[in-house]
Amino acid sequence: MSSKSVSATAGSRQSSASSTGSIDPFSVAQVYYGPETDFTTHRIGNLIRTRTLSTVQTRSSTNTPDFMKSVPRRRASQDAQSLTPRKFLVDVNSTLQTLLESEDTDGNMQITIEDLGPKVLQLGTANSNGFNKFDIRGTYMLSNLLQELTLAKEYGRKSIILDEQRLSENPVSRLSRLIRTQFWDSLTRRIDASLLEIIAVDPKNRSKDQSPRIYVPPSQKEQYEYYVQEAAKRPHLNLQVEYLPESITAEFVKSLNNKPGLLALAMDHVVDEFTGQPTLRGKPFVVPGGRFNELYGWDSYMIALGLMVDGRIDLAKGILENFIFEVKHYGKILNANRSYYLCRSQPPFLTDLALKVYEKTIYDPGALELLKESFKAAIMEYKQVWMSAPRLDQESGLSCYHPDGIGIPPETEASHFVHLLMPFAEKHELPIEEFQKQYNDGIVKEPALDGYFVHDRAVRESGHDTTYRLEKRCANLATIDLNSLLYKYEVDIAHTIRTMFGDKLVLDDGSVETSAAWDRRARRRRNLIDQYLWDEEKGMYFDYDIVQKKKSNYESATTFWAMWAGCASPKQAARLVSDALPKFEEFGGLCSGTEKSRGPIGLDRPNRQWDYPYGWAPQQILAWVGLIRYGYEEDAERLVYRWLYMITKAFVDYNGIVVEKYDVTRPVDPHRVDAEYGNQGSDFKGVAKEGFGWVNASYTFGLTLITSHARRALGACTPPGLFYASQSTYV
Ligand SMILES: OC[C@H]1O[C@H](O[C@H]2O[C@H](CO)[C@@H](O)[C@H](O)[C@H]2O)[C@H](O)[C@@H](O)[C@@H]1O
Ligand SMILES: [Ca+2]
Repeated sequence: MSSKSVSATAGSRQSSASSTGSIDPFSVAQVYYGPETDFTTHRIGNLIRTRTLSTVQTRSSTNTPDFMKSVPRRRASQDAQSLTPRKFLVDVNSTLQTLLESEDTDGNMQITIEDLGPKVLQLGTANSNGFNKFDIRGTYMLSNLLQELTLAKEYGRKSIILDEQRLSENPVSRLSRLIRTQFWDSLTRRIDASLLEIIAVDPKNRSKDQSPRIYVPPSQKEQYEYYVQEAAKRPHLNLQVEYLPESITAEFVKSLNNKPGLLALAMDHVVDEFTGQPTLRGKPFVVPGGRFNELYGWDSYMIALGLMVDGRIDLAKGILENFIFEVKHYGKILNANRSYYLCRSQPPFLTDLALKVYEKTIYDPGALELLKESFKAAIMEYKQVWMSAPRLDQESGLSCYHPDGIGIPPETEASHFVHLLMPFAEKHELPIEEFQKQYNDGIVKEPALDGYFVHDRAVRESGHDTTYRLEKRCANLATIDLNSLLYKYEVDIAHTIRTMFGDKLVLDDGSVETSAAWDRRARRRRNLIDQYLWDEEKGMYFDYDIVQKKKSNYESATTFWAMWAGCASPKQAARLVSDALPKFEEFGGLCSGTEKSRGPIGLDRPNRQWDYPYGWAPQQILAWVGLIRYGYEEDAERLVYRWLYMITKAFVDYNGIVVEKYDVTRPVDPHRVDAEYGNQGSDFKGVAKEGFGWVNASYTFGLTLITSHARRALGACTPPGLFYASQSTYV
């Protein structure tokens, strides 16, 4: 742990007020609507006098705000021809009210293409003291106005000078700016005094005990004492701090279902800048958003890709360090750091993350040491989690998702298992809640349900919760996803030991790892993947059922993970592009699976969120990278364009929305997903402030993969069909 002094909060580094006193029209909200721009407060010496808008309307040169002094004063009539970007003088509350009354006709506090208002509202220009009016037209500008006014109000502003540029900003620039300057900060957490109130919140906690709770590994005495002290300083929080036992069993994890809590993560020793005393500070990480307010496994890898594009290496590094802590203290990279996830992991990406963070921090002190720690953790994880019982299938040599656990996963939505459990509750003549309790406590035995939940937990470990691909069989499937990722671990570990550590990596128990053994493991797995998972006739990979001893026939977009990991031959890659890709390519990018594989949907067989017609950011990202790796740049760019177009269009037409997943077959309202727990990120009033972690990342990362021409077309919301038709005329 390093010793640093506590620095300012992440958000405060983003000031955009220039030295000339003018304000950048694209500053972050806290600056744009902060005290510096508040022309209703007039500073005389150390005194601040508050002014009302009516005073400002008859402004004299002495009360002109600094940033307005740079705008030449004109006669009112000159507003119309002015080349200077227009600014509006806006009374926040009354404009907000008028805007919502006339434009939010369905009353959901968002202005979208579904609202039936006049789609025009007049604002007075600042140059004319509000006398000259200009029309703000169309859903996009009006919804941007709603977003800006909502923010201004939250920052306590009664009146503002608003740049027209902020309302008409190119949507690609606006969304990527918001992700870079606002969404990442809104999603950043650390488990320490600075954010206890926020990180302790768990919308998934359905137990009676709603007290926030932190569980600390038994070796982390300093952390335990730190949290106890911080809890004492905040009695209103009623924060409970508890040690975990040395050995974590499925029984123990189940026993925490009635008192769920956060699992402690990595901390630094720092000096408190106010008291000068040594203290602890949580290493930062980024949460997915919505109901997912904790550090996730594979979400974090995807998020880190976006963070690195946006220059937030500190956060990507924090994620990596927290992963290492999890492997050391919880034995695995957790599904997420809440008590009910203690037995469960998620798709593994540690080696790739470590290499990417190393590339970005190569000249930093400690970078090589962090790389070494990461690879030691990856080796431990590989052996203890993925290549041990019950996840390793000894017979095939392949691995499956197969976590331990007892009973019904408590973090799911209340209604999630009702359909499944009702017949059992009726059979035992128990109300459903009582049946669940008795089943979890082992009072009522139902072996059929035990089997169901083995697979259900495995589905959740796979990250693909839920899909008909994996239901009732996941723990029996050696998936192409997991085995591709493990192949990547083997290749990365071999290469890194050879090139970075002189072909000798000494682990904490004194054993020595060399590249040759890892090269052999990689070669072996590639052969096994070819033998068990590759289907030569269909030209794609399928999961292998280790019990039925045959391939599954469900067509899944995870087939492209083999390209991401590099375990497909050039010939196999060509088949994947020619034979598989057309099955998954939809209007908005890659679909998780094919419609044929999903099968018919109805009241008794509801939609699953990881099936057709839904598309997810990680599926897109891995396929893009895989295609590029094998030289299929054009296909990759087309898929990127489709995905980014869909996100941009929903952002423009639906009040700045960015959600967890999309229906890639719906050109108009792809954010509308009516499966399982709905769509995280859609439930906001006025303004969306965090987007959704891996979608934010896919946007930022995707933009690095397309040409500037494509980016311009995207900014103009040119549909993929039109864009590629226009391109082909030049070929
Ligand atoms: O609460 C239900 C399930 O929620 C998580 O799964 C979904 O969200 C995760 C966070 O964005 C994501 O990693 C996963 O792929 C999604 O399906 C959680 O991971 C599950 O364990 C949980 O049961
Ligand atoms: Ca509306």
